[in-house]
Amino acid sequence: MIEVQSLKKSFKKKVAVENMNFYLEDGESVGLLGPNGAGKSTAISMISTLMPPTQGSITYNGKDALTKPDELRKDLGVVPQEIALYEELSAYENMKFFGKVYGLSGKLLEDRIQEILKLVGLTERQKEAVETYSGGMKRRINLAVALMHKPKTLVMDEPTVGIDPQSRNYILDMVRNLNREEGLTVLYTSHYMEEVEKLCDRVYIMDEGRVIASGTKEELKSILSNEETVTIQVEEAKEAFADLLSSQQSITQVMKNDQGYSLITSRGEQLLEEIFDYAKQTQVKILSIHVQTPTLEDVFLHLTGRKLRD
Ligand SMILES: Nc1ncnc2c1ncn2[C@@H]1O[C@H](COP(=O)(O)OP(=O)(O)OP(=O)(O)O)[C@@H](O)[C@H]1O
Repeated sequence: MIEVQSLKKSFKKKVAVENMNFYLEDGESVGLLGPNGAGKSTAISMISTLMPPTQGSITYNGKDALTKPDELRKDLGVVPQEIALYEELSAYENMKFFGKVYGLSGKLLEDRIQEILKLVGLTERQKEAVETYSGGMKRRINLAVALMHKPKTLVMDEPTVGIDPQSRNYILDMVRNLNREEGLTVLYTSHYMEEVEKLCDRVYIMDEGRVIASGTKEELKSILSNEETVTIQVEEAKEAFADLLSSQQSITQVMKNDQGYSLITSRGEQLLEEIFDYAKQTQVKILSIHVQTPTLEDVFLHLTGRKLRD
């Protein structure tokens, strides 16, 4: 387990990370979610012992990882935000180079290269120079390199920025499988709410250098348990129907739109029967009804008043 307490990083006057408390248990998949500049890269650089903190402590399996980082480093595979590959070399040559850096050689090295190439779906293109690859393929090789030494924990810094949706899904599915099937521990940073929702069990929401909320996805969403949205599409809107909806105590807001109504409520699905009843009473024909539970994006908006992305 990696444990971090009161972590801080200042660059001259700029405080990039402040008072961060964090843990990562074996086998977990944890996300750092926050907008650009929130401090995610700085935080994971410190947690990976690649950057010394200004203050705070980091332990790995109970031992101080700042003074003795070797054990933690050996168990980590780090995928940086920037592509860190030799562009003129092929995927195979890059992997061979990095495999050797990690101390692999001979048949073990060859087998590992082919195993990982298969995993990232680039067996066919392995002899071609990286510079001829698409952005998504480069990202996959960047990830492959970090997996060469069979790390216990994979740390990824926004590994899907600027790539096509197909490669993005490939990477997400692959990492999710490695976590669920192989027990790989995952620390993932992103400003894409959907990615963190899909991949991570537990989430730290960061903003302006601070963790502003943390917990399982369900715990975070329960912050907004009173804010489910119900969208009702009707054939013809009627004031009497809206009045009945507004009179319902658990509905905090009724908004009219082109197609019908949106309601903010604490009861979501449990309310459906009553909504149909009101429609019947006022002879309103409901064409569709949709209950939307909060997303992590909604949680961020609620906590900061801003969206994750502009
Ligand atoms: N070496 C540095 N010197 C000065 N300021 C820095 C340095 N590295 C990061 N910062 C600042 O610290 C803050 C946090 O940056 P960081 O890169 O950790 O954020 P991030 O959440 O990872 O965002 P991004 O996705 O844009 O990388 C930013 O305001 C950034 O400008």
